[in-house]
Amino acid sequence: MSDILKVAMPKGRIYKKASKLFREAGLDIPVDVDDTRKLVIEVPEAGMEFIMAKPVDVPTYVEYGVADIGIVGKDVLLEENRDVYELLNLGIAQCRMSVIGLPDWKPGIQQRVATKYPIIASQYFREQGQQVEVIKLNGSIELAPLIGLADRIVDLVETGQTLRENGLVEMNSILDITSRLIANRVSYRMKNDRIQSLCDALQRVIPASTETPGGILRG
Ligand SMILES: Nc1ncnc2c1ncn2[C@@H]1O[C@H](COP(=O)(O)OP(=O)(O)OP(=O)(O)O)[C@@H](O)[C@H]1O
Ligand SMILES: O=P(O)(O)OC[C@H]1O[C@H](OP(=O)(O)OP(=O)(O)O)[C@H](O)[C@@H]1O
Repeated sequence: MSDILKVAMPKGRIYKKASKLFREAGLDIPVDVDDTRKLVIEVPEAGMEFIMAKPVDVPTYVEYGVADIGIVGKDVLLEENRDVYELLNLGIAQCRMSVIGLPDWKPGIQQRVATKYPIIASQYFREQGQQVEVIKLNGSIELAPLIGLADRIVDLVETGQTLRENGLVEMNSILDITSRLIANRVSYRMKNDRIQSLCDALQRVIPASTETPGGILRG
């Protein structure tokens, strides 16, 4: 196993927040990815390599060990259910997962729910004893009730702006979401000193109110 620590970083909205946290923890990592299309960024002086991944793919790279560690939203971690260790709650990219619908929604005989998270949504409605058909979409989920594809959706809410601008209402909050640091099981043993010192450094800059996962958990 090489000495380089390979880190799967989510491109997009989490990247800037995650890289800021790394820098505050004393790790100099590439800052502005807007200027480059490079997908593997080596930082030899830090003994690290950053893999610029689509957020939903981060747990896959980590499970297969092509990345030793990664940063991923709890939403993706639960939905993908990959065999990885969850090491730290980083407290960034805070939002919640909710059931959402039109203000005049009433339960009908056939209920359809659109979401990017079919596994989490199916489990939630099963636990609620509600029989629904779950339809998987990949983005702009709020469209579904507006154009009649589904009665309700399960999606993320941060500021509530998307809901307000589309005349939708939040009915139930299902889960609180933040980003997590995850590790490959073998890497965690073989590169334990490096991963542990990274966790210690990150923990010093994570807001004190952030709850840490209770030990090493499966995503
Ligand atoms: N509105 C939001 N506020 C805070 N965090 C969010 C919000 N939307 C998503 N997130 C978090 O950021 C993660 C990545 O977001 P998202 O899936 O929208 O990817 P992206 O950055 O837009 O890139 P891509 O669309 O290519 O997947 C989500 O898994 C979730 O944890
Ligand atoms: O409460 P708000 O602050 O409005 O944020 C919530 C929105 O943010 C995310 O969408 P994103 O921007 O990732 O678009 P997408 O769902 O089309 O990928 C999420 O899916 C909501 O639509």
